[in-house]
Amino acid sequence: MSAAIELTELTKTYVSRRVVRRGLSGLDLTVRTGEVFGYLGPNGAGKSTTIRLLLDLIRPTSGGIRVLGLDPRADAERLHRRIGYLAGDFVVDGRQRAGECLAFLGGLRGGVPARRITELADRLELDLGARIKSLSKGNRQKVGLVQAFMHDPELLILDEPTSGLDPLVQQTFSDMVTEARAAGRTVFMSSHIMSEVEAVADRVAIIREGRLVTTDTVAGLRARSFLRVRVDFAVPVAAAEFAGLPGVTDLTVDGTTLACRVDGSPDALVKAIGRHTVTGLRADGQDLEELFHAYYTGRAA
Ligand SMILES: Nc1ncnc2c1ncn2[C@@H]1O[C@H](COP(=O)(O)OP(=O)(O)OP(=O)(O)O)[C@@H](O)[C@H]1O
Repeated sequence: MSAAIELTELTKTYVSRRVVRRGLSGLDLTVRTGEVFGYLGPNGAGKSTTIRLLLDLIRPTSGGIRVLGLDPRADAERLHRRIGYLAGDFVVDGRQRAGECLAFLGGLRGGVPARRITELADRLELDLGARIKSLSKGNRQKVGLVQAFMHDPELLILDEPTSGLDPLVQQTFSDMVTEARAAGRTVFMSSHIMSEVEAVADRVAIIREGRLVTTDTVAGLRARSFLRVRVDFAVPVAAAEFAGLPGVTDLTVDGTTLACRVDGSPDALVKAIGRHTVTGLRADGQDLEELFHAYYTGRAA
């Protein structure tokens, strides 16, 4: 399948008041056509920098960018018609009513049926008659979502789309993303919260300090997590019996108590434990959020 987004050795350096800041360093990334791609990283990681580069709102210091097979700079006009973009700092004229603003933006995209705008606004429970400046942050975000989705673009590029949305609206947003994928669209969305993209993303990339830390499927990331196991036996056991079992590390045996870490399947350990009388068992899983935090802080293996 062809790539919707292809970044090669992408570097962006900001220079302000003679201070050089590295926004992105040698980023290689491919987003396939038809996938939902979660782009994750802590504050200042370079997510918005990447997205602004995709839209040609800023220019790279070096490296290559292809979006829908085109050059964001040379083919900007053609590309913008095929993309739905929600900026992290989505701002529009606050004096306008939400409906007027969306009709205007629809016109700029070559015309969007009023019915389509109403349908999306109803789903998100957005009052089209309200003036934008009177709307809460979450409701303003809904205006941003409607304008990104309304022309049914091939590629949705969404910078922190769930910011300010309550859980019910987040669910509606997730449904809209899932439907867009079912219709063959590609979605590239940034977030700094794993749980927000976990449910909808096919693959995720984690960036930190402008560099790609890892790219994987959500299931693949989950498989990298591990268990901490503690077992109490009726009688003392020998460490040698458990050392070297597949996936078992950090093993300590203190009389009748065994503690260890298990990566991957716990099957071999469970079978070894089962040869003895067990009086207590505790297994704590590292969830995806913890694994993600380890990547954020650079402590992941
Ligand atoms: N216009 C700018 N001038 C100077 N430095 C900038 C500029 N924009 C971004 N940076 C720097 O580039 C780095 C990446 O910033 P970026 O906004 O892309 O991160 P982010 O992952 O989107 O963060 P957040 O989640 O806080 O929005 C940061 O160190 C930031 O200070």
